[in-house]
Amino acid sequence: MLDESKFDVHLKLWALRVPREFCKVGTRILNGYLLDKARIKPITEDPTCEKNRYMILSERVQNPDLSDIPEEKLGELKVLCKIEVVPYSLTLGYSYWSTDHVLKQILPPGVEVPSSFETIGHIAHLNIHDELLLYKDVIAKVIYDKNYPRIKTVVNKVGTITNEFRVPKFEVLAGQNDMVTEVKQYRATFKLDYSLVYWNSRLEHEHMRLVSQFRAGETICDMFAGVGPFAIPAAQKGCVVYANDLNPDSIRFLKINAEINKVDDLVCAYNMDARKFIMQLMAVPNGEIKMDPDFLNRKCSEKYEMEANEESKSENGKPTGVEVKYVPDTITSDLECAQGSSRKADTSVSAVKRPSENGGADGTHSSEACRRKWSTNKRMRGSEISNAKTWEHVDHLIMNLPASALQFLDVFRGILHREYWKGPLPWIHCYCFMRANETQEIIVSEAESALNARIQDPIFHRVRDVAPNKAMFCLSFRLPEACFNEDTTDNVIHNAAGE
Ligand SMILES: C[S@@+](CC[C@H](N)C(=O)[O-])C[C@H]1O[C@@H](n2cnc3c(N)ncnc32)[C@H](O)[C@@H]1O
Repeated sequence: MLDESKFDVHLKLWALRVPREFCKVGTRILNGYLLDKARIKPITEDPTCEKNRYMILSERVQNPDLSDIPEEKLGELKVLCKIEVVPYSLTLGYSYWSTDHVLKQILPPGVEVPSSFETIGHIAHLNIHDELLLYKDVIAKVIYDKNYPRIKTVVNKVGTITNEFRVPKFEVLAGQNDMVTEVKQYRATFKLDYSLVYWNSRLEHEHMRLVSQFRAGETICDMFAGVGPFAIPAAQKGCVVYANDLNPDSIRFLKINAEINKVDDLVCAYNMDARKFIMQLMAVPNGEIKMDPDFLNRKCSEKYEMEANEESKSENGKPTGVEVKYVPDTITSDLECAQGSSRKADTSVSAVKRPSENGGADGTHSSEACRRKWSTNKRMRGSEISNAKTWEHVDHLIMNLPASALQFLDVFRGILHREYWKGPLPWIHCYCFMRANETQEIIVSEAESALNARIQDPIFHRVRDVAPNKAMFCLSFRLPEACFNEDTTDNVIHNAAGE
């Protein structure tokens, strides 16, 4: 299919045969007159004598009398040693030339050469334009040859993405048909099947930018989590993460990734529609008995302060002022007790089907079980918020489904219960696309209509350009107060979606 010999370029050059100990000085003297080709050393062995070396001269030295080299350089050399000029043949073959160089020879003149590609572990992902489809196999072979063993599979995206899991269809063009791969980003490893789940290596910086805003002990809900590029680094930071995705394969790999990265005690995985997920996470279970908040706060802070004082005085008897602290089991148990025991709450929530009830079979977790597991052995912030359940406190909600995340914002209308909520309202990080004819004001007003509330101080971050007239943005804002459900007669959400 590809005649590699067609790329051979034969060079007829001259070389100086010199004793090997003169090579270093000779190289300095002949600066500018030695062979200068990427990945080819101008000094090579003399096949006839081990004590000599060949100094290969550049193509600009055409005459064996060396008349192309200035007199003074030759004079310097001749003082050093006896110079012998020998012919030297060099063939630059297929393996020498870059992908770009080879493809330019193969493809019709004037076309854009597809020599760059996205890398996902051992997979090279190409988007070959229609006009080059005729050449797709040869393009893939060249990319494979030039990048093996780093790249072992070359795939081309087929058609446009139409499924809700945002997974493109691929055809394997070169190498092994293996779409399960591992990607390393910062401190995390992600295993994924690129043919089954969404993955975009270009979002690496965005994942890290957002996670850098989270602090240890915070509670994060990722509504469209994929295989965990926000969830895993957030958990590695010490956040407790409730991560959901509609795609069962994404959740399968999310759980594998939580294990690989040793954060499975901090990541609770759910496999359902994002709307249903958030409604169930925020729903107050039937069995939850609301205590007098003052009593609860007093109890929490008394207990906590006692422990905090013990710990923070550890070295010199003075408070350390460290905000993040280790909360021992006893505090957790006491809080559970003060709230009528979360364990008890767990067993009494049958009327409200919570994500937990999918239990073992599809591998989803109980948010309560997750919180309990986490709260007994992890570093947490020093307040009762640390032990809060999801209907009591969440710090950040991530919504990375740019094509439609804005339309999911209506799920937050009246979703929070003032009498249960502790601490500030959560940050929403909602990804969206903005076309050239759209403005930030248009996006904010779309978000406000969905929420049916005004957004205070929205923050826009441009993530990347996805097309000439279309960019991806992250819109961050605090959930408006209007998202509290003010109907005090309805303390407990009977969540239709969860039943
Ligand atoms: C753009 S990807 C983002 C994945 C990941 N958060 C990231 O940053 O790479 C969107 C994800 O949302 C999931 N998804 C699509 N519709 C959903 C829905 N209604 N509910 C929950 N997840 C959904 C898809 O399966 C996909 O994994």
